[in-house]
Amino acid sequence: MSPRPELTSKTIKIFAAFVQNLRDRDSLVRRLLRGLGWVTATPLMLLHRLPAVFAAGCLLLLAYSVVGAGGLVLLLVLPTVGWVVWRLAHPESAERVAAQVRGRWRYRRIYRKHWPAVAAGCGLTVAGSFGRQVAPELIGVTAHPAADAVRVRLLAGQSPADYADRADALAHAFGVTQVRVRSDEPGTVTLSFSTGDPLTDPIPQMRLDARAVDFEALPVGFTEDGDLYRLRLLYRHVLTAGMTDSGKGSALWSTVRALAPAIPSGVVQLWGVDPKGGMELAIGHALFSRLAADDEPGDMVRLVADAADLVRERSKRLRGHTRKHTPTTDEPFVVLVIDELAYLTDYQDDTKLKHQVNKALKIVLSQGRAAAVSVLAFVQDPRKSVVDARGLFPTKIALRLDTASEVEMVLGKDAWERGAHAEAIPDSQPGTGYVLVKGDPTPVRLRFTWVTDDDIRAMAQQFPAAQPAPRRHGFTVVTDKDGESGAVA
Ligand SMILES: Nc1ncnc2c1ncn2[C@@H]1O[C@H](COP(=O)(O)OP(=O)(O)OP(=O)(O)O)[C@@H](O)[C@H]1O
Repeated sequence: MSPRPELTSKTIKIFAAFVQNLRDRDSLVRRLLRGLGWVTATPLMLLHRLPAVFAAGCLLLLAYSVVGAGGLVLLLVLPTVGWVVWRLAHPESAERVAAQVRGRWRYRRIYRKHWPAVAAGCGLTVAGSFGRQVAPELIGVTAHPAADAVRVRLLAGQSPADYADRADALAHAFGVTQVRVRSDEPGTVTLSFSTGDPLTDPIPQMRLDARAVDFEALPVGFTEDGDLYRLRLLYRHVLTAGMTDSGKGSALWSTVRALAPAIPSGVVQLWGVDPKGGMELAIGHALFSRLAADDEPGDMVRLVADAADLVRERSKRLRGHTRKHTPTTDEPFVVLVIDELAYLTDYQDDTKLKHQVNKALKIVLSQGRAAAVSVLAFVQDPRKSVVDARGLFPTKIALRLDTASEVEMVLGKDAWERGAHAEAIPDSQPGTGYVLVKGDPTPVRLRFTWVTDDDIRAMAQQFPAAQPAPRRHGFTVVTDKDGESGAVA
């Protein structure tokens, strides 16, 4: 049996010194105790606040005890190398997974925490029992490089328009520049919070895959989510509006470039109308099977009228056989490129020609899709008198425009309310715009690739049309169906 400690004056002195030390902040005892507390509390705090970090730390310790230092380094390096290889081999799928992982993190850190208060502040909650405000459920977040797509389940009685109305307030509440509203499926809405802008730098022209040109999915640019944008041109007509220097040229040449590998075989033919006397299209004249790039309006009107004749003739043959013509080298996909539509439909003085071209254009627009004749038209001025047949273009693109009302003229009021603010596109971003495709009320923000004059010349050399339009006096004029040249100006 151990002797009982005696309470001597020495013991009392030691105890008093210990207490004194405890009161002194910098004493050794205080520092030891602090260290001990830190060592025990930190893992507990990590476990509580950052369970993933805690789990990773435990795993690292476990791995170290099992495989040693060398094995641990290998375990850390291998996934990094694997990720880099994945990104290089399949960038799209790698980015999809990364976006989901980032999204989960941002959901926890930002949206889950602030959503109930923001929804209430923006008037998007409904009254529940006992006076409680019920916020719409957050389904999930996908974090793209420059936008968070937040999916929300609509409450009974709500519609996507309610969120479109509150888009500005939501943007301010979350401190972002813009919120756009998309409804992909009934009962839910996706709020796209811009977190940056991947479209600020020009995008170089696409590398071409000469083996596979899909006329229904032409790669022409990138969206603000960082995805490749594929334009459907076959069985569609596309109208692009933009003020001067908005980059209509890049929309035109990005599309031509995506078509180019199919041009030499003749399965697609470009017919060009350039009222600016050849300024826009003549540089790539070898790509065009027919080109009216003359100052003479009659040639251009005749080309559009020929397209209408082709449509009528094909439609007659197709009737009863098939509902859609599949392009072949004998019966190609014809793309009628009209650079400044307003000149033909509105500005020219000759009322007879104006009437003729409007009539022919309406035939092509209303019947040409099934006959594989598509119109790719560009305008500076979107007023109704200029583009009377706007409703016949299933795909509309608004590049930089002057006012919100011009955007509404091109894309409609609904698209503007859903965030297609083409009037706010900065001058420094030519080639940026909003696409609206019939059947999908959500505008997509994109930037077309920048195809330089040298790129166009190289492309025309590499992919000339089987029978390019002939040159005349430095410009090219329309040829008739027998290959004879039209009148020389
Ligand atoms: N996608 C793009 N990326 C970067 N720069 C571009 C892009 N598109 C056009 N640009 C630049 O912006 C300027 C204006 O472009 P573009 O000539 O295509 O405009 P536009 O709308 O056709 O003008 P206009 O109606 O006067 O012919 C050009 O100097 C061009 O180099």
